[in-house]
Formats: sequence, C-alpha cells, structure tokens
Amino acid sequence: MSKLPAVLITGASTGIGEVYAERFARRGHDLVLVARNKARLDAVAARLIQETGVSIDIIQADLTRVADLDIVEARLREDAAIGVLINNAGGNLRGGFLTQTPDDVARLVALNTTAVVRLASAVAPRFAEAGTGAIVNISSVVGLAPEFALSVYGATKAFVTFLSQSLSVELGPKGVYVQAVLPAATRTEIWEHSGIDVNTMSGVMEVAELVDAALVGYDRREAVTIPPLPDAAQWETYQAARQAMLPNTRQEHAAERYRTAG
Ligand SMILES: NC(=O)C1=CN([C@@H]2O[C@H](COP(=O)(O)OP(=O)(O)OC[C@H]3O[C@@H](n4cnc5c(N)ncnc54)[C@H](OP(=O)(O)O)[C@@H]3O)[C@@H](O)[C@H]2O)C=CC1
Ligand SMILES: CC(=O)[C@H](N)C(=O)O
Repeated sequence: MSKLPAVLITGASTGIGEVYAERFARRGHDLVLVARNKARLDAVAARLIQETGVSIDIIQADLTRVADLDIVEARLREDAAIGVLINNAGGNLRGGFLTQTPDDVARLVALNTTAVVRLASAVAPRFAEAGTGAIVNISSVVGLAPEFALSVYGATKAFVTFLSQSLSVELGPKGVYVQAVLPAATRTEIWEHSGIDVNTMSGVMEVAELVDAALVGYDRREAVTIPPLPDAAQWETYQAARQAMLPNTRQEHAAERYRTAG
C-alpha cells in the first residue's frame, strides 16, 4: 500500500492549525508542525503520536523572521515525503489603522502574506514536477469585506484568497490542488490576541466544526471553501459578476464618463 503524503502545517500549536494536525493524524498522515511556541508544539505532537501512532516532527519558527522562514522553505523543497502544505499561521492586530504602528503592520503583512507566498513558492515546483500535491491557504471572509474596516488584516486575507484562486488556475493543470479556506469568526485565541472577548460575540463557529467543514471542501477538491456561507450560489454569483466584467476592461479608449471635453 502506498504511504500517505506527510502534511506540513504552520500555526499548529493551537486553534485551527492544531485541529488540522489532529484531523490529518487521525487520517494516518505523518506531520511536520510549525509555530513559535515549542512547548505547545511538543505537547500537541506527544498527544497525537500517542493517540494515532503517526510520526511527527516539529520546527520551531517565527515566520516573520527570514532565517526561520528559510528553514521551513528548505524542508518543503527537500523533503519529498511532504505532499500537503497547510498555510495556516496568521494573526490580527489590535485597534485601527491610525493606532497600529508601521512595525506592527509590517509584521502582520510578513506573517499573513509573505510567509504564505514564500512557503507556497518553495513547495510548488516540487509538487508540479511530481504532478501531485496540495496547498491549503487559510484566508478569511474579512478579505471580502472592506466594510469591516479591518484594513490591514482584511487586505492580507484578500491577498491570500486571490493568490489561492490564481495558483489554482496556474497549478491545477499540473496536478497541484490549491484551496482557499475562508472562515468567519471561529472560537480561537486570535480574538484574545486582538483585544476582543470572543464570548461577547454571536455567530462564532467552534474550531472543530470549522476544520471538519473545510476538510469536506478539501476532499471535494473545491478551490474556495467558505464553511459558514449557507448559500453557495451567492459565491458563484459573485464570481460570475467579476468574470463578466473582465472582457470589458481591455479598451483602446477611456470610458465615456472619463473623457474630457475637447
Ligand atoms: N479564528 C478566527 O475567527 C479566524 C481565523 N482565521 C485565520 O485562521 C488562521 C489560524 O488562526 P487561529 O487558529 O484562529 O489563531 P490562533 O491565534 O489560535 O493560532 C495562530 C497560530 O499561528 C501561530 N503563529 C502566530 N504567529 C506566528 C509566527 N510569527 N510564526 C509562526 N507561527 C505563528 C501560533 O502559534 P505560536 O504562537 O506558537 O507561534 C498559532 O499556532 C489565521 O490565518 C487566521 O487569520 C480566519 C478567519 C477567522
Ligand atoms: C478578524 C479576525 O481576527 C478573525 N480572525 C477573522 O478573520 O474573522
């Protein structure tokens, strides 16, 4: 029987990433778990090894640091056993754009976008060469909604969704599956880190339900999975409206409303 591919999961020390680790371990996949908190990674790994018997390596890495990112990229490039990348690590910031410092903003962009695209870039050539592999990027519905005014966080997630959709177009024909997962509010520590008491919020999904739904989309090979969205036709209508606009954007002249008199 051929061995299942190993799965590298970033942000696996807690929250959504920890549940991904548990679900893939239960499916019999070996794991490589990445995050900063080594004690927590060790505890997750010890529990899952004991419960499932899979092999688990951990890499302690701060994905905002180039030197740490280099180590994870090298593992993705060189370890042929890894066939799935779950790009999950991410964060949010406290407050609004006017109170967030340029350094905080840069760190968030580094974690939520640069790390995601660099890790995908490290692994994609090997997957394409093999004609198989999966890249799962955890985005957010916030990336669809400038109205929420979570400007930098939302922009990073719009980047992740766009990157995933576009990589799906580019890599899909080479046998590489790319999925964007767009959770809405899910009960994890991310809220506490952004200064919000999740218990004061309504419509919050439990993390296990979120990941199980995302894995239904994964097993169906969906390009975009939005676990909380009741009516999938709304997403399809949105995509169709965007696609209908595209042929109209290539024009020799500016649209009538922008033409100056004379
Ligand atoms: N919870 C929610 O409501 C939603 C979450 N999401 C997205 O889901 C993903 C997971 O978030 P969630 O589980 O909620 O958040 P948590 O805060 O619970 O977990 C975040 C994970 O990322 C790791 N991490 C954070 N910073 C770094 C870093 N600099 N380098 C490496 N690892 C890091 C953390 O581990 P450690 O501290 O050990 O490094 C932890 O394992 C994120 O991309 C988030 O944007 C999307 C929509 C909704
Ligand atoms: C705003 C958040 O922090 C949350 N992770 C989300 O994407 O809904």
